[in-house]
Amino acid sequence: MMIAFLGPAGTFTETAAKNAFADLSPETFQPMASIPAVLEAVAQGHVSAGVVPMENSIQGTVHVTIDGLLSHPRLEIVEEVLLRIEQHLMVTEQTRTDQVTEVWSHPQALAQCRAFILDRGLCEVQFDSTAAAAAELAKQQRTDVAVIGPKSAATEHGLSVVQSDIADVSENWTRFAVVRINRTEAALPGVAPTEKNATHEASRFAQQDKKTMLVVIPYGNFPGVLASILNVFATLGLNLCWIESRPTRLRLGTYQFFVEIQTGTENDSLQTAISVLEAYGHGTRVLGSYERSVVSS
Ligand SMILES: O=C(O)C(=O)C[C@]1(C(=O)O)C=C[C@@H](O)C=C1
Repeated sequence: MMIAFLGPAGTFTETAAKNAFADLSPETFQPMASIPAVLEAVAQGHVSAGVVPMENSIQGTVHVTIDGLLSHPRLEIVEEVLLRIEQHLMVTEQTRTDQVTEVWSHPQALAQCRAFILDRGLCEVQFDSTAAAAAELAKQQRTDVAVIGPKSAATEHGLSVVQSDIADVSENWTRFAVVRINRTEAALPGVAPTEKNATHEASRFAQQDKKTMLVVIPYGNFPGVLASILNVFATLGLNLCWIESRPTRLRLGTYQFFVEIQTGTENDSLQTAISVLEAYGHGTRVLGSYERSVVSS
């Protein structure tokens, strides 16, 4: 059994994956070069599950993840994992920070530290992950470049942390999705995420209720179409915790909606909502149903 994650070693996603599967040995975890590569490895059955970032509290949705889920009809989300994100500035041993003119990282990490970057007039270069940027800097040994990312990326790639807590907002959280092939399609052996134990990071969150992620592809583009969809949930007393619109990619100005509902798929009201939406002619797809994790105060 293998668990794919956005690599290389040292990413935030690696930490999230190891929190979700706390009982598995280190060699179980397989770094992949990009988020689409993680999803592809799961969809092809090359690994039992994958872990990908989904949403950040400062920067919002990781679009490459949710778009990727749409293009893999066999995948579903089986767990969400919350991780506190601490961004650090790291350089090679021989770098003086006043020499730095460029900063490298994943686009989400760069965006989370935008005020810090603008303040110093640094040029941004995007990488597939924070640790990919760290690995490249370690290889090139440039003294005009710094990387933004987790302390684990510095440790893994031999860089020195010169500044910590550099995100625009210090209360910075990312939620990750554990994805696997739809349970009804695959009988994969023993890949259920481990129970959270008292010692690991995720134990800081109380598990409450369930959530279901649904994609609604509206039938037509008429005045009030979104309102009519939302009204179905409101009428049935279903609480929405997240909504995101993404282009259908068919025609400019047409959208599909990701809706996260605070209940499980076994809830009759949710089943009714899906039936009503379909009766109206809207397309629906359940992207997963999982326990809701909440940030503890
Ligand atoms: O690059 C990493 O270290 C990642 O795990 C990716 C990622 C993301 O895509 O959001 C994960 C958490 C942080 O929000 C920043 C980057």
